[in-house]
Amino acid sequence: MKSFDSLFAELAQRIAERPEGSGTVAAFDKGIHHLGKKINEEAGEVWIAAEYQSDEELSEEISQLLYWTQVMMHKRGLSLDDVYRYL
Ligand SMILES: N=c1c2ncn([C@@H]3O[C@H](COP(=O)(O)OP(=O)(O)OP(=O)(O)O)[C@@H](O)[C@H]3O)c2ncn1[C@@H]1O[C@H](COP(=O)(O)O)[C@@H](O)[C@H]1O
Repeated sequence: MKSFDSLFAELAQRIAERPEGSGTVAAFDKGIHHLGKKINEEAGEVWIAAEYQSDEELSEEISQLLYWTQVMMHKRGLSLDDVYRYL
């Protein structure tokens, strides 16, 4: 089972190794503006799912929001500890 920390490490590896066909690498290269829009979009989908959809659908939307937030963290060069210190 993947965790927040293991996904973060996996994304770091993808971004460093740039494997062919990686959506993460393509999104990373598009930049902050693109990533910000994805975060906004997924946050809206989390809200709608929480209001109207099943626990399963909500869980999937939350996973996508976490993913896009992590890509943004990598784009800005933040570590997990940079964020965890505020939790
Ligand atoms: N966990 C995720 C993940 N969550 C969300 N996404 C992306 O976010 C999109 C969210 O879907 P939407 O609901 O917005 O659907 P969509 O509008 O059809 O998507 P787009 O057309 O906007 O891409 C998905 O299509 C994926 O592109 C993810 N992309 C990758 N991962 C994981 O990241 C790792 C690296 O994967 P690569 O990107 O293939 O290197 C792997 O473990 C993947 O499982």
